[in-house]
Amino acid sequence: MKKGLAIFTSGGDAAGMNPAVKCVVEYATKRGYEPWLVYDGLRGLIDDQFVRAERDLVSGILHRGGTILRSARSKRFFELEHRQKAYENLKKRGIEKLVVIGGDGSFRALNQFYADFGVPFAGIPATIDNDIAGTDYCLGVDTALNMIRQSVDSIRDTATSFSRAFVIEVMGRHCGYLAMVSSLACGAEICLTPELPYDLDSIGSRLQADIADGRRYVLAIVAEGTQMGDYLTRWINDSINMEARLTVLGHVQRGGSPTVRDRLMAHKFAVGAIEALEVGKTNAIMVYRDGDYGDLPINEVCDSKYVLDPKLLSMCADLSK
Ligand SMILES: Nc1ncnc2c1ncn2[C@@H]1O[C@H](COP(=O)(O)OP(=O)(O)O)[C@@H](O)[C@H]1O
Ligand SMILES: O=P(O)(O)OC[C@H]1O[C@](O)(COP(=O)(O)O)[C@@H](O)[C@@H]1O
Ligand SMILES: [Mg+2]
Repeated sequence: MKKGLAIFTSGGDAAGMNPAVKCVVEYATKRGYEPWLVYDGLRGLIDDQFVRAERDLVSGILHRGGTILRSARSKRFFELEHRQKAYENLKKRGIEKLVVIGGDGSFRALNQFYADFGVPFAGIPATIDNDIAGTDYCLGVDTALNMIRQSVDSIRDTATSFSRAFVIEVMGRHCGYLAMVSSLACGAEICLTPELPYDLDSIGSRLQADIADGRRYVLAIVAEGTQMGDYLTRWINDSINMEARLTVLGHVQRGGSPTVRDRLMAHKFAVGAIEALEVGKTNAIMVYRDGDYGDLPINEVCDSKYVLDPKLLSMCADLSK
């Protein structure tokens, strides 16, 4: 009898989840597993939402954003009673291994599940926030950055036409990665993130000098984690004397067809996940570090804090002062 392997997506959805699902199913099949899809993440694991991963369920999904398996957060998974139910759902189908595509919270959930019932799993990092320790890249980041780039380019059109300042708030939860990279890619004059100290007096003097020199508009990108969007907009109006508007980009950043980079990374992580399970790893998280693909034991990922690349920080430092 073939060994069962189930795959699901969990936590915030991210572009690249669908190509990862497709590739896990195809590669697992090639390696002799019987693949299963679980809908609605951890909630579906508890509520028995399992479907055999037939070819037509994962065909034509490569280019789609979000996750066809849907995602969820589940309070019940914190309780042993519900995890026991999830385990019984696996056992009755002969499912012995799991692949989860999600964030650190989802990895922690499966690590707890492994401690309870000894079901090995492999994790594929996916979150637009790019805030998972041990990996330079998480699925969804490049697609989100391209959505932001497109939006900021559009905002620039109206900013230049109307000689206004625009403050654009981007996602990232507590992490400033999206704000920093998009500030560099879109040529923002100001970038505020939780990781960089900022100095409004100095930003004010810099902009006043620039305006005296002919600057007619300003673009500022702020990370949601700073909670500075409203304040900065009012401050620009009052202190720089330039009419300012705030745009909170919101959930558009989570959607869209996965970029080439996200599709390729999904493929690499998916193959890595199956191979890690094949060689008997029980709780490996796929990572991409310094240009190399590999995996790390979950404790090295979940017990550490994500640290931003110091080179990126130094490139953005001048934009917050
Ligand atoms: N220590 C844990 N034990 C059991 N379940 C957990 C644990 N930590 C997280 N979870 C489960 O994982 C889900 C996803 O975590 P969350 O942090 O929301 O998303 P992400 O995977 O994107 O980081 C939570 O809703 C919860 O059900
Ligand atoms: O969709 P929600 O529940 O409003 O959550 C918004 C949060 O989710 C994210 O889009 C993605 O975060 P996760 O991948 O950790 O779930 C954050 O950038 C944002 O702060
Ligand atoms: Mg998270």
